[in-house]
Amino acid sequence: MDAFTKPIGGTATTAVASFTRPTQEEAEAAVRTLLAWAGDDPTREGLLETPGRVTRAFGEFFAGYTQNPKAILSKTFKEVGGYDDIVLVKDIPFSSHCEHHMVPFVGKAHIAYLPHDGVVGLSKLARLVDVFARRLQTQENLTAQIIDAINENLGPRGAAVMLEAEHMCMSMRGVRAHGATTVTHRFTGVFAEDRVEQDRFFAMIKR
Ligand SMILES: Nc1nc2c(ncn2[C@@H]2O[C@H](COP(=O)(O)OP(=O)(O)OP(=O)(O)O)[C@@H](O)[C@H]2O)c(=O)[nH]1
Ligand SMILES: [Zn+2]
Repeated sequence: MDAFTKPIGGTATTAVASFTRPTQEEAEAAVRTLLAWAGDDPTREGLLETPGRVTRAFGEFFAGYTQNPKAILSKTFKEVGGYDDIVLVKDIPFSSHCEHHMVPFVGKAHIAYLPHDGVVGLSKLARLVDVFARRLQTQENLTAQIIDAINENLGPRGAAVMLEAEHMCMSMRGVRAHGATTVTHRFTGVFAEDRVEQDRFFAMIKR
């Protein structure tokens, strides 16, 4: 039996959870059960390899449970010519899965921070989004986890995170509100205290 890891609250990285991870065979059997439940024949030729493919796909969708956000943000650079203004990486594409329906939600993240003691590599912000997106999520929790990780690991003077996404559980099923976009944002530090900084963030995103 394989001890499973899962995030515990906030931005916690990995920890041994109180449940055990099913085997590959058990996971594939579960997929066959769902195929039959949906009304198809798991033994027909076209579906024979599907359980293996689905578990491999799940391995990619949910790879974030074993990835460590702290490691991603561990390297910073101080030689930036004294630059201490907003660093914004916008339009970071992400796809995640809602924890209610296990259906994708897909969108863009915008991340800004005001450096305090060095900057982080730009790609690391996109990697950070990816780690948390590759877990079962709500958009609110994803927003909070991203900004908490930035604050905990970079200690910036301020941080701002905005996510815009379409939830397939709202468009492909249920209310079928195609094209509806959910927007979440969170500000901390200077961005939370100063409306001028918030407005600069919004203006830079729109530009
Ligand atoms: N706040 C929030 N809600 C979400 C998110 N993703 C999905 N949901 C919502 O989670 C809710 C679950 O509601 P339930 O009534 O328990 O489930 P349901 O019967 O499938 O709901 P419907 O989608 O309205 O058919 C739905 O309103 C979804 O739109 C998210 O990231 N954040
Ligand atoms: Zn959902």
